[in-house]
Amino acid sequence: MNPLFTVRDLEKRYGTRIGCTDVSFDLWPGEVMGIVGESGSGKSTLLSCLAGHMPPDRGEVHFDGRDVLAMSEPERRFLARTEWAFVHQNPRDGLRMAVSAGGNVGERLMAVGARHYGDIRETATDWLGRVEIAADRIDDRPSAFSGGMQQRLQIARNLVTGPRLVFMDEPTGGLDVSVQARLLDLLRGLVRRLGLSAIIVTHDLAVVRLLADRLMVMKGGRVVETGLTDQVLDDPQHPYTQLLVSSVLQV
Ligand SMILES: Nc1ncnc2c1ncn2[C@@H]1O[C@H](COP(=O)(O)OP(=O)(O)OP(=O)(O)O)[C@@H](O)[C@H]1O
Repeated sequence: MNPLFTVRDLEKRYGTRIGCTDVSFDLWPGEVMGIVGESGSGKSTLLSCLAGHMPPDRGEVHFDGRDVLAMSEPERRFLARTEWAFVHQNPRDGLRMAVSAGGNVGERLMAVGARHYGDIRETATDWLGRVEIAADRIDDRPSAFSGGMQQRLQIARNLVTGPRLVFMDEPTGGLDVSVQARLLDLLRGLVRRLGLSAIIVTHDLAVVRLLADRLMVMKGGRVVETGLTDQVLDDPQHPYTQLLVSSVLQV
């Protein structure tokens, strides 16, 4: 078996300031990796570089053997809407607010070639059910949904095309604690059932405890510790991780 996604010596600077540097890892099929660290540690910068939203200054990114950084913009966009998915912290960034819930999901199917209206609507209804949105809400716009429902709809829109790699940026951020717990449960079920490979950025250790197989801990743009999630959280080696786990740094 080969890694699905490989990253080598990735670096991004903002002028002289380090966004992230010296980042290397392999992600295996079906593996979920969590990237944690306090605010300003470089998590968002790294995720943007990995997902192709921002070009790194240095390094290599390969997906399924393909050199992502060497792709043309149209090739990368095609990859981003077929084999990749991106779940934003704010559902408004990942949804089309003026389009119905069913349309938000169906549109993605059409982007990968689905043409038959009945099939598209049936699949959209099925996916709304999987993210616990009642079928009678299919024609409502997401602006009529609660924050938790919007986030579940964004997840359906992203997973309906069967991506092989999902990037998630603070997927439970900005939600009430009780809503977060429900969303986490749902995400965990989907990730397990679909055998998804995912990279999840969060400052919330509860999120990675539940979802991630492996962790990368970042500080000052660098990876300071990596390992299996339980190992890192139960027996942190780096003093920074120890602080993070003892919740001193959690926000
Ligand atoms: N557009 C930018 N211009 C200049 N510096 C930036 C920019 N974006 C991020 N940085 C800097 O890069 C470093 C990493 O920031 P980044 O946003 O990636 O961290 P983060 O861990 O995602 O933080 P947060 O959780 O608050 O989003 C910080 O020092 C930050 O000030």
